[in-house]
Amino acid sequence: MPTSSQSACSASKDTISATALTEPELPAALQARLQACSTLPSLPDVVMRVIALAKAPDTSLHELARCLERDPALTLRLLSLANSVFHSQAREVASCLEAVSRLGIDATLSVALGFGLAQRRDSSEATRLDLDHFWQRALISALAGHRLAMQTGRPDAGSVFTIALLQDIGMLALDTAASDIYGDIVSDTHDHAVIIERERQLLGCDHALVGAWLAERWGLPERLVDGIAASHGSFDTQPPRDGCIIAAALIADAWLSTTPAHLFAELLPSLPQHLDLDTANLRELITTLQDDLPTIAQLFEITLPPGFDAQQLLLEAKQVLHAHNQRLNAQLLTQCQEMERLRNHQAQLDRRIRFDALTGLYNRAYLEELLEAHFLSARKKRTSLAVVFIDLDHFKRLNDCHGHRLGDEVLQNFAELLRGQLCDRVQGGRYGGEEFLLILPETSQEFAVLVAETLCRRLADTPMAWLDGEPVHVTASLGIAHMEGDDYDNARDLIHAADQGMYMAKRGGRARIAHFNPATGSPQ
Ligand SMILES: Nc1nc2c(ncn2[C@@H]2O[C@H](COP(=O)(O)OP(=O)(O)OP(=O)(O)O)[C@@H](O)[C@H]2O)c(=O)[nH]1
Repeated sequence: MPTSSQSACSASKDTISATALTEPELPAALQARLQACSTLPSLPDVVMRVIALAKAPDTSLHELARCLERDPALTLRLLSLANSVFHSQAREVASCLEAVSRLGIDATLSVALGFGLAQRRDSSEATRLDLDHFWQRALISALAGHRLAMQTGRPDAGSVFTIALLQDIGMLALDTAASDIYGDIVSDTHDHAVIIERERQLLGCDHALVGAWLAERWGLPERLVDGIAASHGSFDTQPPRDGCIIAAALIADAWLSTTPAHLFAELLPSLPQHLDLDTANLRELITTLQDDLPTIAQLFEITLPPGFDAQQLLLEAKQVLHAHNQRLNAQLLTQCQEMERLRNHQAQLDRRIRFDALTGLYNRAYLEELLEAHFLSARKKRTSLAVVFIDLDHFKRLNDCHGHRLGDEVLQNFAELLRGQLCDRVQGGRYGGEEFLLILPETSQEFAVLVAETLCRRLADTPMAWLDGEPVHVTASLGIAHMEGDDYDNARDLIHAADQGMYMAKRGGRARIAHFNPATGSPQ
């Protein structure tokens, strides 16, 4: 149930979802809600003053320290931080000025902001957001981001700490200004990716934009506002996002997850790739975080996050990664085998489409396709083209007398004979039944006749089967059609002419060659 102040902020659920945008912009209805909300996370006056001073270019550390000293609790925390986590030098600092000098403006600002915000936990009993988890994530992110920035030699480690610490403040704002919707978004999960997805669906944008809006309202420096707005990118987002902040949030999620080894396993390949950090660097980072967390947890009054044996954790992560890679390799192998199977299947289909099953020669469909291509090319280049139509003689009789088996054998042996004559200049195949076709591109009529005569001679010399030790000879009737210029309108007419020639050879007594003359429609 929303509190009375929360219901004042909750204008209408429908207004927000109706204007849900896919653009990375704060939807107008949501912005109106945020603006109308009187209980947004706010900062104590002293923190607001620190922000203003941190933004001014000529602020001295003295001024900053004087301002902070007005809040003794904050000063105490700064002293505690300066003497522990980041700056464990031998000499203890004792004054606010010394603490600020040691921490620098950025880290001072972070502590002031973080502390100012963390205090608000007391006043939000109605929230369904797990605030302890929220602050654990924010602080682990901040510490990890800071360390990563140091390890990668960045000069702005303080800014990285602040951005990482504040990257989710939009969640606090949404938890207040849209509490009627937000409870459902966060109540059953800590998975940040799920929360972001739900926010985008139900509110039209994610909390990074809301956080940036709030940070701008507080007057935080632009680089921090922009950093918060861009905090939800991935390593591969374009334009490239701040790798330290992305990695820091992933480390925090892995740290707080119920299966840390699995999430750290995901980080093992990406850290070397995107931040040039190896496993040893990650182990060092985890160990340092382990050391830093108790102080920070105490400072921000949160439950201490779980601890790990860095060595053991990374060993488990490596095992998980290894198992994952093995699964991927197995999947890859299966996919490769499947692709090979499909390729073979495709090759078989291609063969069936192009080749005749009995003889292995090109089939009719492919011969017609081939001739069509040669015909068009001959017309275009104005070259000649010849077709030889071959029909084995008295094949029915052969089948009837000696059976289809012998008939098949003869067809196969004839195909073999024909194959011996095929080359680039003489292409051919089985046109159907006991009919065969030769295509002779860019050829003279004399050459076509020579090819046909050679074939007949070889056929006469070669038995096409053996029966009871006796050779079985067959003859063939051949028709030649020769195209020179515009003699024929299309490839089909050319085949038809060669077929006509073949019938003339049959009528002339078989076992002979006839040349069809398109002008007279008779043999030449
Ligand atoms: N064994 C076998 N016979 C086939 C095949 N395809 C067609 N035939 C036969 O070939 C014969 C062709 O007979 P026809 O068209 O009458 O021709 P033909 O007997 O050769 O007579 P002519 O062409 O006039 O010399 C038919 O009996 C078909 O059954 C095949 O793949 N195998």
